Amino acid sequence: MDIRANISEPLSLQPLERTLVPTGLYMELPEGYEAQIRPRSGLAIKQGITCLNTPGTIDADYRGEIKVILVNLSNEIQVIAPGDRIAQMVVQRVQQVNWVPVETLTSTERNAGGFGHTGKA
Ligand SMILES: O=c1ccn([C@H]2C[C@H](O)[C@@H](COP(=O)(O)OP(=O)(O)OP(=O)(O)O)O2)c(=O)[nH]1
Repeated sequence: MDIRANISEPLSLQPLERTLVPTGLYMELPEGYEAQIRPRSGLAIKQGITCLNTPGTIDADYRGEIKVILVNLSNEIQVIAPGDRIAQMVVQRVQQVNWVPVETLTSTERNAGGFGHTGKA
């Protein structure tokens, strides 16, 4: 679902400036679901604008206005106009987990290797 800027005047973003953009959207999700606010690829490639906290999480118990944190990662001033599509939203089920503290973990081939330990090629 497209998310639009609910603003009355154009909004200018300086390079590296971030701002909270109202959407005018309010919703009530069933328990066990969340919504995710994601950037739009067109905005990213054409204007260097993305969502700073992607994916933004909308909790099921949230009743306030959905807002989008946009950041201008280009090196020029970028303008958002009223009604512009600034992000997109998906709704997903959230897996409920019962966490159990343990002293040890099972071993795997990877074990603690991570962050590129297998190299690039
Ligand atoms: O892009 C976003 C992210 C969050 N929210 C709203 C809905 C969400 O349910 C609430 C809290 O978001 P989050 O859990 O990411 O914020 P937090 O920094 O952990 O704050 P809190 O202590 O309020 O949970 O803010 C938005 O409108 N847009």
